[in-house]
Amino acid sequence: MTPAARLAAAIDLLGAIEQAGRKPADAVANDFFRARRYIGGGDRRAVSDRVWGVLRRRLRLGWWLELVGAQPTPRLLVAADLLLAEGLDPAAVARQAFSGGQYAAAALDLSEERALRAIAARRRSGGALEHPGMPEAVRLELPDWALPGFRARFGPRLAAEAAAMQEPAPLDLRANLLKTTREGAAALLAAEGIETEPTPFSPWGLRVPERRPVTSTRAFQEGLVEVQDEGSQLVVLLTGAEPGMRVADYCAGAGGKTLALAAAMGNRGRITACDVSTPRLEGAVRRLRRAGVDNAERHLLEPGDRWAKRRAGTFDRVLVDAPCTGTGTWRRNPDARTRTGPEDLRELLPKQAAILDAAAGLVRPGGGRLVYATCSVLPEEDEEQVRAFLGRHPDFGLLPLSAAWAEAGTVPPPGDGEFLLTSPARHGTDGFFAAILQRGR
Ligand SMILES: C[S@@+](CC[C@H](N)C(=O)[O-])C[C@H]1O[C@@H](n2cnc3c(N)ncnc32)[C@H](O)[C@@H]1O
Repeated sequence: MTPAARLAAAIDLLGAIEQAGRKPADAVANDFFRARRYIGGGDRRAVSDRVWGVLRRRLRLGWWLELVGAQPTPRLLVAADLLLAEGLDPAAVARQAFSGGQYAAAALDLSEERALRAIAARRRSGGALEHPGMPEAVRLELPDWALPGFRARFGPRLAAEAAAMQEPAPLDLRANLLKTTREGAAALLAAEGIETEPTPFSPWGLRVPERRPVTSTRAFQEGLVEVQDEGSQLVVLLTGAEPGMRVADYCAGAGGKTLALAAAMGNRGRITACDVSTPRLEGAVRRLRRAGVDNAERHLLEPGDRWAKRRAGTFDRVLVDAPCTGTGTWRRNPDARTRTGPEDLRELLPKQAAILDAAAGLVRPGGGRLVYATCSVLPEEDEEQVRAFLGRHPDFGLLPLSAAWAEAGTVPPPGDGEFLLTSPARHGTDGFFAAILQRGR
């Protein structure tokens, strides 16, 4: 594809993402490229890079367009990105991206040209995306409703964390200890041309510094590695799941953490992967098979379900990987910044509390543990949820992380105390929260 054709495809994909409403951008992109098989690997990467770049700069680009009275259409978002992130002048944008030639986007109309000239007249040299008149939330690429929570979480580190959240995330893998060692997985990947480095905190993790098509490797297809952010691996390590235990993965989804739990348990003991979503649980089947897991069963949680009553107090470990706003994953899913709103948070808070209450009943009295985790950085979904739970359940207490890290035999990631709080700037991971709640009587 010519550079102009790639930009035209980027405009089309941005339009498809916008039209898809609440569907995540990566799912829209998968459909988009599946329907256009003629777009080869290199072109696909170039188109995706442009689109994800625009999504990462979306609030600032939108602010500029609003400043000059223009709508944030996919065409103008891409044009403004070329002006502000790449420093082109309006004539070059028109020539390079909107020539109207074969496979290129249609020529700019008068109002589009006017908008680009107005932006160019107001941009400053160097750091052109920034402008002194920009509100803080826009500059940090955070929606207004999330800014107070981010500030409460990160305090003086807010700007650094928000900047790290604008960077693309690396690809983290977890070596599947049921089939190999971390070194063995790294060697196999290297033989397939994929260099990795060990992750600093998780003893299972491998980081792929350069974006590579890992899922087509033998190592992936034969279940020796899984894609999993290091922060997610740390949550599983904190459960302290061991061979022979009974473990419930209460919000298992498609089984990302179930797989890691099974590996930690050496396939011995029993894991019940629960969820309220049939399609998500179904999604776990193939992954469990590929990874060689044979100590996991699935259970669909339904209203009026008697399962929880029958299993009350029988699990050594219960992991609640709660549905959340996903604010900790915004470097990976930049489109979620505009797809998620305060109404989602309002809906999630009581849901998380109800899930915790229901899951607590499964925990074995006398030392069983409930691990509550989110991929949110908002205190309301994290420590505030845990403190409210402890108020409702005096039979549970917080277990210090230091004890859990010592049991896991791993380097503790730098933290602030009682809770696991990983973040892109500090740990190079997504933003994860976890707390260990131990049941007394
Ligand atoms: C963060 S995702 C889980 C991701 C998964 N643990 C992983 O590592 O791949 C949260 C999951 O909670 C599930 N969920 C939502 N409401 C629930 C409820 N009331 N009880 C149990 N699971 C629930 C959702 O269907 C979703 O799969």
